[in-house]
Amino acid sequence: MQKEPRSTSFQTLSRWLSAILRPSASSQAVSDASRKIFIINLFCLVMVLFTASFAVYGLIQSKWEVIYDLLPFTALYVFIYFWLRRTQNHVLCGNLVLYPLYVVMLYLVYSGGVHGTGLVWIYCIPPMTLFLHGVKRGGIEVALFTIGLVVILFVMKTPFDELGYHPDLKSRIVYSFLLIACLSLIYEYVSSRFNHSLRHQLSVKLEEVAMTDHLTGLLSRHGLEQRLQAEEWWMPNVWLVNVDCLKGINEEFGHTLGDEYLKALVDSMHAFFEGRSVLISRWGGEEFLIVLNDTGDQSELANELREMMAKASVQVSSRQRRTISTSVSIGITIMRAGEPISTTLGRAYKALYQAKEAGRNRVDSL
Ligand SMILES: Nc1nc2c(ncn2[C@@H]2O[C@H](COP(=O)(O)OP(=O)(O)OP(=O)(O)O)[C@@H](O)[C@H]2O)c(=O)[nH]1
Repeated sequence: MQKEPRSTSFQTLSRWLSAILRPSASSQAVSDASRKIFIINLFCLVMVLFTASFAVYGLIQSKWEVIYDLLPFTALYVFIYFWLRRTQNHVLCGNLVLYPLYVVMLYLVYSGGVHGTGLVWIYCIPPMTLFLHGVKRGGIEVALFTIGLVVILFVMKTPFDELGYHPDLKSRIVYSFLLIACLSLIYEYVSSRFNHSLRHQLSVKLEEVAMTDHLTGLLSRHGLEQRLQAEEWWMPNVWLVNVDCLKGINEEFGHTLGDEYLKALVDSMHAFFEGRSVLISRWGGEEFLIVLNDTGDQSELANELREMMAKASVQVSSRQRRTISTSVSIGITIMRAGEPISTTLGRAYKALYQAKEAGRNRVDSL
């Protein structure tokens, strides 16, 4: 019995962090909401560790005002974390993270914080705001915060002024804050554009995959339905082509050769309809649905297709001269004006069953 590989402590840590930070234990989805939830959780975790360790420091140093100032924030971030886990409401929790933060940061600028060092914390505002509120709303909030910063530093008389720093410090603080804000704005803009185009490409690719049958490259059932809805088809001919006795071929030569034979049949259909306005789809395993932009009885044309498809073959192996070949049965009908596809299909199936019952390798119409 093979032993399970032991996970390293790094893997254990990353699993633990991912369980803490992801929107929910089972969620693997990558969406804008899950990204925001991840960022809020990460921020709360960092802030809890940060404020709690400063509070412990305050306790050791008997600085009670530090403890009183910081513990409410520790409690707030713990609350936001659990509230978000419970409700997944990232909009409310994002606001709960940001708005108290703006107030605290502006107060630190006003008061100077501990020995005038309070200002150094304001740089977390631009990235947090832009990550959580996006380029437009986040940009406006950062601009308003900057105005508040400028007013406090240059218009108001504050305790910070009494600390005796060089007057140039204030303008440098504003410049450096603006620099961080611009860099965060550029980063958020580029990454949101990139995510948007990635999501668009992915949805186009997924739609393409859903529209196409991967074995034959024909339209899938979904693809045909989409095309019929999107395009104007006036009373088209609808042909249901079913391969006769494919089961026997699979049993005798295997599924791989059965697949090759299906592809050979598709090639012969493409060759037959070249230059015509037609939709060819793989409706089921050994069943093709053809929608032909021709009105009126097309039994003769369908018979020509049947004869051509009967000539399609694949060689069993390069050594053996044997080839695989069988025939097809076709049920044909016309889609009447305003009729749902299901009604047309019902008639096409009836016609096909008639052809099968009458001995296969034939065309029947209804
Ligand atoms: N190789 C291959 N076989 C397929 C595929 N899809 C369906 N089939 C086979 O098509 C066969 C259909 O069997 P049946 O419904 O009994 O029909 P049949 O043997 O073609 O005979 P009739 O339709 O009655 O003439 C089954 O053996 C399926 O496995 C496919 O993608 N590849």
